[in-house]
Amino acid sequence: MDIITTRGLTKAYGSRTVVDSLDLRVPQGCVYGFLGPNGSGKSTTMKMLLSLVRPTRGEISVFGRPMNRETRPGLLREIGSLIEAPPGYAHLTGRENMAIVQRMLGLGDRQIADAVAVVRLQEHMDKLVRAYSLGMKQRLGIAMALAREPRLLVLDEPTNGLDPAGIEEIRELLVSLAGEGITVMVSSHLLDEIDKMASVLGILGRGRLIFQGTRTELFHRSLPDLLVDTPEPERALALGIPAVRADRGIRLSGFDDRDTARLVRQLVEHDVPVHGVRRVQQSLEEVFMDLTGREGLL
Ligand SMILES: Nc1ncnc2c1ncn2[C@@H]1O[C@H](COP(=O)(O)OP(=O)(O)OP(=O)(O)O)[C@@H](O)[C@H]1O
Repeated sequence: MDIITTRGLTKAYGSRTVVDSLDLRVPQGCVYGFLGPNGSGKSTTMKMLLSLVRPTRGEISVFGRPMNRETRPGLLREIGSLIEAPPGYAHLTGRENMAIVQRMLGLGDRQIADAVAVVRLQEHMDKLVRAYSLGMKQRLGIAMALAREPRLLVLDEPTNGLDPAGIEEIRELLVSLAGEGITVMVSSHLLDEIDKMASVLGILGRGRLIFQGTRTELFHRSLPDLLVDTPEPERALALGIPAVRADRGIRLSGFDDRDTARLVRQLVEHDVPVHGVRRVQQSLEEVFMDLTGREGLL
């Protein structure tokens, strides 16, 4: 089952469309990595999901229920979020901040204690938030989001500005929450960060969804360059094949499986010796570049 679905979700500010006709599908119990360069519309999308920004057009369903004026309060009660990070009052202690959340949402002591334990902040609850490291502030924000025991967590760039150890900590935390069945939608402009925790990716470029699916599907979508090993590359090039010289033969871009079959036939028919045909190994970063036509620099 999908926990979030949107149809044609759009936000325009004046004549500028910043989120354009998004059809999101966020499956239950996954970490959904919402990826895109700065300004691509991730925050605006998340704010629409949380009713903090009113969509210009489109529909949102959460937990299989359409979001509208009647259903909204009930749905939002089951969503924990971290949007303007880091949250909380800096001049209060962690405990005082959590007490505010407890009172506002009418939560029990156990819910607060559990949320603090999950993010491992028990030892630091009597310190002023001002004195927290950025990682601790982010963890406090996640504890605030978790205290209501949500079925869905929506986190906007929770790893922003953290050092590698802090990022790893948040990553492990989110993966373990997903393991318990909580759906986690997390945004980032850093492919690398998201790749290690997300099982489903949604990639946004200039307000449009460029890709949505698993990492494996993302790899299948791309067409890595083709390398043809041949001791006689000049003869292959003389046939007018759109290739460049490579280490042990020729290299071609944008050749799908059918193009490849045709190419091999052509080479064999012209007695060009083919010693091997293989695809270049690509990193996820390169796949992303491929997909966005090298426009959506991350
Ligand atoms: N209230 C607003 N009025 C006008 N334009 C806005 C408003 N909020 C956001 N925008 C514009 O919409 C675009 C998308 O912004 P958004 O914050 O959603 O992007 P983002 O992908 O989350 O990027 P970032 O990581 O930098 O926050 C930006 O160009 C931004 O300037």
